[in-house]
Amino acid sequence: MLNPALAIVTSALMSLILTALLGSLLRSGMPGVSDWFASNLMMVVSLPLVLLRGQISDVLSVVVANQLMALAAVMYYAGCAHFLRRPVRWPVLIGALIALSAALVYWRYVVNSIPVRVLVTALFSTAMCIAVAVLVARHRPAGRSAYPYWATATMALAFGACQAARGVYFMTLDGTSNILMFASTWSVVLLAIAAAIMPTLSMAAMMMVHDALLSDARDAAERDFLTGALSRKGFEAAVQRLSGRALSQDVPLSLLIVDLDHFKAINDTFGHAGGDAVLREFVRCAGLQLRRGDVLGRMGGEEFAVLLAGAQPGDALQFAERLRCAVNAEPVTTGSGPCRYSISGGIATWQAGDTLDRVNVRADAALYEAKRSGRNRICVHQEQRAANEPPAQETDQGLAIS
Ligand SMILES: Nc1nc2c(ncn2[C@@H]2O[C@H](COP(=O)(O)OP(=O)(O)OP(=O)(O)O)[C@@H](O)[C@H]2O)c(=O)[nH]1
Repeated sequence: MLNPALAIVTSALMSLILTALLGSLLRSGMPGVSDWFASNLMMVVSLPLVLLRGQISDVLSVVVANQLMALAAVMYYAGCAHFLRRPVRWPVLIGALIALSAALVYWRYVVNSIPVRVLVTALFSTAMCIAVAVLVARHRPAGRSAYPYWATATMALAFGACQAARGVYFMTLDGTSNILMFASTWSVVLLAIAAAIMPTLSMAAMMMVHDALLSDARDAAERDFLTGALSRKGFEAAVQRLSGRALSQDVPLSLLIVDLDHFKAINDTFGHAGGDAVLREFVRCAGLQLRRGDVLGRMGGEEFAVLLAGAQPGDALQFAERLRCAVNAEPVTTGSGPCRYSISGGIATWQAGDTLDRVNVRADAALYEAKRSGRNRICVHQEQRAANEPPAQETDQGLAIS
């Protein structure tokens, strides 16, 4: 029933299937996929060599096969590092591969010892599994589902432990090195687990790839390509998420709508590329002013919105003024020379029963007033002006202008 050849054949077939599946993901251009593809391909080549033990030379079935499997483990690790955008320590990995090769040759041709060869290869595999687990657990992307990363790290650790157990088990076997050592029940069980490592970790890698692809797709839908700010759709989704939570906890929320002044003239003077540079620079500048929990979105054209968490109208006005002054302070470098620009803004604050649409209408009215009264200024919708904060100017439309 328990047959080492069966475990090896199953593993080879699984590696073949995973090579095909990872091959289909190559065109995603996701870093790491080509390394994982290569590591499965190496398993597909090496496992039949192991299977042919006794029928082909030991150089191929012992030395080359084990080297290929070790190289596959290294490529799997490199795939994880590339995927997580971490450097790969090639000198250390290549050094370890050379040491393993020397050990395999020594314990086959100088001293022929199956237990030591199994111990050495199993410990190499354990070290690679631990390295993968630590890498993935430490550098998993923030703000994304943790599941695929913890699953990969946990599986790698469990496999690492089984490989260490396999190495130790072989050292406890009595007698001279004999191929029958591989046929004992525990040996086959541990071999079957070892044979499952690459297919299982490759499936875990595919889970990580799917997570990254989903996150990229969400970003494409929810982020503005030009500036990197949230798109209108992403901003509205974020507001829905955050406003429900904030309002249920009585945390004030304000909305600032910002419009870049005379943007058509900027495009006319500095070209469309110059206008794009100004839009990007505005988002960078706003990003520096944002506090944790604030959200910035591009609502379209040269209009942006900022959701200010925990901000009463007075706090929102302070933030908007800081942003307005920061924008005024530094000209933007464009291909057609430095461009000075200004912004106008309107602020409204959530009241009981408000929807984003209603707050938006009030913030828009305040923005309209800021434009109407000369631009380069921020208006707070009067209903929400802080009681102790006299407006710099009042208009007959009931809007306060800073
Ligand atoms: N460069 C660039 N221009 C854009 C983009 N989206 C919209 N625009 C331009 O933004 C300009 C907006 O002009 P208007 O709506 O007249 O507003 P404005 O000139 O800023 O005038 P005020 O808002 O009243 O100060 C138009 O010329 C649009 O073509 C973009 O992504 N890049």
